[in-house]
Amino acid sequence: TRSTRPQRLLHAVQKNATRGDPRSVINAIDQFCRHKEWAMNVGDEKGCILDSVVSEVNPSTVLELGTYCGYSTVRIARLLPPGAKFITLEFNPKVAKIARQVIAWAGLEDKIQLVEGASGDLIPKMKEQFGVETFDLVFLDHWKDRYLPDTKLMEECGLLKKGSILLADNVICPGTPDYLEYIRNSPRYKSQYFKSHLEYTKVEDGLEKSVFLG
Ligand SMILES: CNc1ncnc2c1ncn2[C@@H]1O[C@H](/C=C/CNC(=O)c2cc(-c3ccc(F)cc3)cc(O)c2O)[C@@H](O)[C@H]1O
Ligand SMILES: [Mg+2]
Repeated sequence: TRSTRPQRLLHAVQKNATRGDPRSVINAIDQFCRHKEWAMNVGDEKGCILDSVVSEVNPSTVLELGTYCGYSTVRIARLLPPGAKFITLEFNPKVAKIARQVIAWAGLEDKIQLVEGASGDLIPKMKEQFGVETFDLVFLDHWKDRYLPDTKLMEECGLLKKGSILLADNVICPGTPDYLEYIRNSPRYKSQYFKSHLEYTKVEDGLEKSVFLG
C-alpha cells in the first residue's frame, strides 16, 4: 500500500540528514516540504520566530500541543537548557511513531517526552502524572478549534503562572478566530502578533505570542 506523508518525510530525513545533527534534520524537512511534498510543519520562516521566542524565554518547562512529525519539537528541543522538561502531546499513534524516529535521528530523545494521547485528557493529568507545576512556554499547533478550550483548561488546571508564554501557530491560516478573539480581549493576557507566511508558501499566516498576566 502507498506510504503516508509522515513516512515519506521520515525517509527524507533518514536519507538527507546527519544522525545527531538537529540542524540537518530541520533543513532536510524544509527542503523536502518546499521542493517535494508540502507538509504542515511550522516551517523555516515561522520557525525562526519560534526560535527567537524560545531563546528569549529560555524555558525550564515547555508543552507542545500537536507533535505531528516532530519538526517544531526538534526546533524547540535543540535550544533548551540542560535539565529542561519538554512534553509534547500527539494522539495519532502512527504519527507519534514517525515523530519518535525523527526526534531520535536528531539525537534529542533525552530532552523530549512525547506522550501519546489527547490534550483534553492529558492536560488535567500534567501535575500528578508528569510532575509539572506550571509551563514557562506552551506551543499550540494542534487542531485549530482546540486552541481555545485547551487554553481555558490549562488556566483551570493552574498550569499557567504570571509570565507564562503561549505561542500559537496558524492564527491566520487555517485560522483560530475564537482563540484570537479571546486572548486579545482577555485582561489576563498581553498579546503580540508576528506576521509571517504559511509554511513553504506566500500565503499570509502568523504566530500569536501571549503572556499570561496571572
Ligand atoms: C485535540 N487534541 C489533540 N491532542 C493531541 N494531538 C492532537 C490533538 N489535535 C491534533 N493533534 C495532532 O496534532 C497534529 C495536528 C495538527 C493540526 N494542524 C493543522 O491542521 C495545520 C494545518 C495547516 C494548513 C494550512 C493551509 C492548508 F491549506 C492546509 C493545512 C497548517 C498548519 O501549520 C497546521 O498546523 C496531528 O498530528 C494530530 O494527530
Ligand atoms: Mg501549524
